[in-house]
Amino acid sequence: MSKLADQGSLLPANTESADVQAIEVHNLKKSYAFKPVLRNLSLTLPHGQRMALLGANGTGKTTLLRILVGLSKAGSGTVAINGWDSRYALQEIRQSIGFVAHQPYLYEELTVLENLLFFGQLYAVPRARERAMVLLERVGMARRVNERVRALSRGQVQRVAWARALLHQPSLLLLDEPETGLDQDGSVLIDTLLAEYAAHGGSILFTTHQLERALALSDQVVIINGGKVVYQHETVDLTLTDLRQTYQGIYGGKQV
Ligand SMILES: Nc1ncnc2c1ncn2[C@@H]1O[C@H](COP(=O)(O)OP(=O)(O)OP(=O)(O)O)[C@@H](O)[C@H]1O
Repeated sequence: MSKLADQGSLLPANTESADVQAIEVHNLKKSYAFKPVLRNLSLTLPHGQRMALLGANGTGKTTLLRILVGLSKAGSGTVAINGWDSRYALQEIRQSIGFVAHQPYLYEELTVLENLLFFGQLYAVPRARERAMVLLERVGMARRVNERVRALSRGQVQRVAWARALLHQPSLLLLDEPETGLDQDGSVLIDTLLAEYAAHGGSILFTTHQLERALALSDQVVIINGGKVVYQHETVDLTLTDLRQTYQGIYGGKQV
């Protein structure tokens, strides 16, 4: 592989061992001010698979992702990412996850490039400047590298957040409504990035409110309600009509 191709690769050459699950969650509980949000939630994402996480507003999808990436603590239960137990190996877990969320996790007063170099240092990314430039080119932000993040539009910030999430070649992507704020071109761009990432063996867990996207972009869909998984199905033999009916059956016709 050439040096440039290496720098542009979305995944490390040696992805995690195939016999280790990308995500393994058992009996997860989480409450806010004594109000339970997750109640004994269990979930497994095999390595190299893509999973869509569905559920109405406020059902705990973001809460789950924040626990997986180590930004929030579970009340009880266990979380393992690529075999790493979250109680003992938070650093290793963070190193193997790329996270795109509602918040961009960027510093507004730094420029686009300064942000990526900062995260490059944090994750000890080799030749970080070169890699940052390749990724910024890929997300259509190469011309804005010297602008402060606070001067960017929401969609542009989201594109930089994508470059930040991919910078350290994570083997697992956690994406919280990743299409939010992106225009048509941006949506196509992330679909392309996701397809490439999955084709190279990356694992993906993403939330969405769009059933069509869930079906098109995943190997299995999971619906959560009442703080736990109430439905899980492979997408290969699932139609949109079936998924829509199931969702409406669970949420009583509530709009997705
Ligand atoms: N920091 C917090 N403090 C108190 N309550 C919180 C906090 N974060 C989330 N919650 C509550 O936990 C519940 C689940 O929120 P969460 O953001 O995980 O839902 P979600 O499924 O991601 O929703 P959406 O589809 O709207 O993004 C909600 O009732 C929310 O009000």
